[in-house]
Amino acid sequence: MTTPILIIGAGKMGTALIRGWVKAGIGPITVVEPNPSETLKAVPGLNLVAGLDAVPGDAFRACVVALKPHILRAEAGKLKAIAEKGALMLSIAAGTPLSLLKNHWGEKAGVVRAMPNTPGSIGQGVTAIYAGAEIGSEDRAFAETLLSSIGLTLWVETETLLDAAMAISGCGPAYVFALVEAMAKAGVAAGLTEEAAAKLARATVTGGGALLNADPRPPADLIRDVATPGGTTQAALNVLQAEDGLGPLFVAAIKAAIARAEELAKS
Ligand SMILES: NC(=O)C1=CN([C@@H]2O[C@H](COP(=O)(O)OP(=O)(O)OC[C@H]3O[C@@H](n4cnc5c(N)ncnc54)[C@H](OP(=O)(O)O)[C@@H]3O)[C@@H](O)[C@H]2O)C=CC1
Ligand SMILES: O=C(O)[C@@H]1CCC=N1
Repeated sequence: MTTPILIIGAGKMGTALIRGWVKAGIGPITVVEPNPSETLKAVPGLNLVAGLDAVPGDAFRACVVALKPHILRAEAGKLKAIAEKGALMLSIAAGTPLSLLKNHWGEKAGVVRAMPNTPGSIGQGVTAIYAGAEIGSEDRAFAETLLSSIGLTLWVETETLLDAAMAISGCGPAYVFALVEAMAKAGVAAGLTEEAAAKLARATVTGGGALLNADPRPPADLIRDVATPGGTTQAALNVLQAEDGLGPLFVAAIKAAIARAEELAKS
């Protein structure tokens, strides 16, 4: 069955989605991207166009908007005709509420918001999805089909919770990479060469992630496997899990991400 999809913006997340759809056999896919990367150009079977003016007048089953929030604000009005032809509009933009999108596309437009993450580029993403009560089961199922092509999906019940999910899983890969950097720097401070510290930190985080993926037990159990009571790991955990350790630091970081989304929403 052919399911024409239009995607606006094929940067990091747009390209991840496109590759997921091609792999899942979803299409045909029309891509609006002014500066297509070599990776994108290598994807077989795409209808690549440079601007919205060149989009064919056909009806699309879905229009996925993967633009930066400020560009989306500038371009959204041009997508109204596509929404009016019945495309399910799916935005992955942070800090861009449904109310703003419906101002551009009309109250009757079917609009879904989603928050994927960059591990989706290797099919290991997780995407939070939100839709209002007006979106029916067929459109919900279709949104899920599109997004599950790059990993797990999770529906959230309110738009506010989409911001919370964004702060955890949308931004989260960057926290993990920042952890690798911080561990490597600490290794250098402890006397390792930069190269050795980077190798140890990176392999520890990828190995830890793989173990977490392979072992269904909760993280606390995996921690216990490492930390001998009274041993060296416990000494480090006493610092990381102290009252002023990772717990409150994460609460503050997540609050900052949500506050930024709220600021963007007002812009
Ligand atoms: N990166 C992430 O981890 C995540 C991002 N998001 C959201 O996804 C959205 C996209 O982010 P990301 O993929 O990182 O951003 P990118 O900048 O990588 O992708 C956006 C793409 O849109 C292109 N573009 C610019 N103007 C137009 C236009 N008028 N028509 C069509 N395409 C255009 C850009 O081209 P050019 O570069 O030449 O301007 C770029 O290739 C954002 O709203 C972000 O909030 C959501 C979850 C995770
Ligand atoms: O940093 C951002 O604004 C986007 C949203 C989630 C991940 N990247």
